[in-house]
Amino acid sequence: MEVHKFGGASVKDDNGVKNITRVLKSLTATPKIIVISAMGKTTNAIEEIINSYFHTPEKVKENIDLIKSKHLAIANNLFKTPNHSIFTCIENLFTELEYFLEKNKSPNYDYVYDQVIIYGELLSTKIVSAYLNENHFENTWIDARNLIKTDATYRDAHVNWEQTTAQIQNTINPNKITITQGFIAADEHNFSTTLGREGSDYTAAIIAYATNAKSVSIWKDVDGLLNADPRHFENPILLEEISYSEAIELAFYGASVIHPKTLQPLQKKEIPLHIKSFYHPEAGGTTVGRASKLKPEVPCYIVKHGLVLLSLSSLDFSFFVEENISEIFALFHKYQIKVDLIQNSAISFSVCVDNKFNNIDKLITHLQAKFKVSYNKDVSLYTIRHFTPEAQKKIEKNKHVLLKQVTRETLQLITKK
Ligand SMILES: Nc1ncnc2c1ncn2[C@@H]1O[C@H](COP(=O)(O)OP(=O)(O)O)[C@@H](O)[C@H]1O
Ligand SMILES: N[C@@H](CC(=O)OP(=O)(O)O)C(=O)O
Repeated sequence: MEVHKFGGASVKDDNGVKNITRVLKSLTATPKIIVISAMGKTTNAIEEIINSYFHTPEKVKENIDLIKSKHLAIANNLFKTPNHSIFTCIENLFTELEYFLEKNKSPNYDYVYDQVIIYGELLSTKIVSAYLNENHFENTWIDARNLIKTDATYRDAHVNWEQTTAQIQNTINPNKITITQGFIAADEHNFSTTLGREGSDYTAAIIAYATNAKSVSIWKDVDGLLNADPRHFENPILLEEISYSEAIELAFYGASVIHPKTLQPLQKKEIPLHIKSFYHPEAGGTTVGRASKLKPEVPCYIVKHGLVLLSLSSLDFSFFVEENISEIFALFHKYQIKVDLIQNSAISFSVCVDNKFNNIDKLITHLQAKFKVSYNKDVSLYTIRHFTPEAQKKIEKNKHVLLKQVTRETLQLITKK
């Protein structure tokens, strides 16, 4: 059994969907589980529906119609008969979504988010499944909410591995092609949950773990894992092989091509992960596995923008010790703030955090009750794994460096524009 994951970029339009058949044809005929994300930037567009639902309800309809017309246009290009059952299926999903928004009484943003955001993945998998069924890849569509079971931490749910493994093993037929959604799951009451933005890679890894898959392949719009994000760095180099631990480090520091949680389940069972280009399915791409640490051995660059650098000091010059540090971390947890870098001295504590859940101002107000707080919003964090003096010089050039941290393998810089 192989697991293949196609992300938003690979199914952004009808040609992307058609291209999946080309990718599948290039592979051996082993049965496959295919995990698919929402088409293109649909998840962002659904976030607009959710935001309008809470803040500008008069815009909800317009935002829904926008997404509906995009999916109908793609389906129109893929299915030549207007009475194809996919059109009723698309209509039904939108009716279900509108019904939820009309009847919902919960003011809980995260809960509503998860009940609504899942339609991106439901729509894309229905369309791709129907298209593949008509094009020599007979498959079974499965609702991932019947496979992946989580707690009720909406928008960042934690997997119940025991239940999930049992559900996957009992539901998936290992001799057939299965199509399911990435990113989405369900809690014990069958309310929808999600695994965190860009979580479809993680879904593929969970399924591979539960089925003891031979490999996982994630199909991307790049040649594989590169030593730098091509959107921010010129002439990146393809990493042909990389160890699990090295890839986990890169993903943790922010190499957004792989969701950071993806590698742990794969490493546990030594399932190789291939990162490959859907434009060139025959090319080698990157293999993450047990073998070489990094091939070729080159510095790897990662940048994260839009972070916040918080500097705290005690109001009475008392030391920063375990007690107040643990108090600060409890607040990060409460406000869903992810920590990227920490530096502390006797009476001060600097921490670079992200603001994904938009809670930073609440956190700052809370901290100000106890500490002197200064902060810099919109800073960038540059990380160089296996840095060299040349690599360091290249990154520091023309930047205002606010903080620097060096370990044997890694150099990190926080810079302000
Ligand atoms: N080190 C890296 N190597 C390759 N791509 C990277 C790297 N860091 C960031 N990226 C970006 O990741 C993108 C692919 O990931 P993503 O957008 O999540 O794909 P999808 O949503 O289709 O699964 C690439 O287009 C590239 O810009
Ligand atoms: N659609 C979700 C899940 C996901 O993983 O998407 P992608 O594979 O396109 O990154 C998101 O955009 O967050």
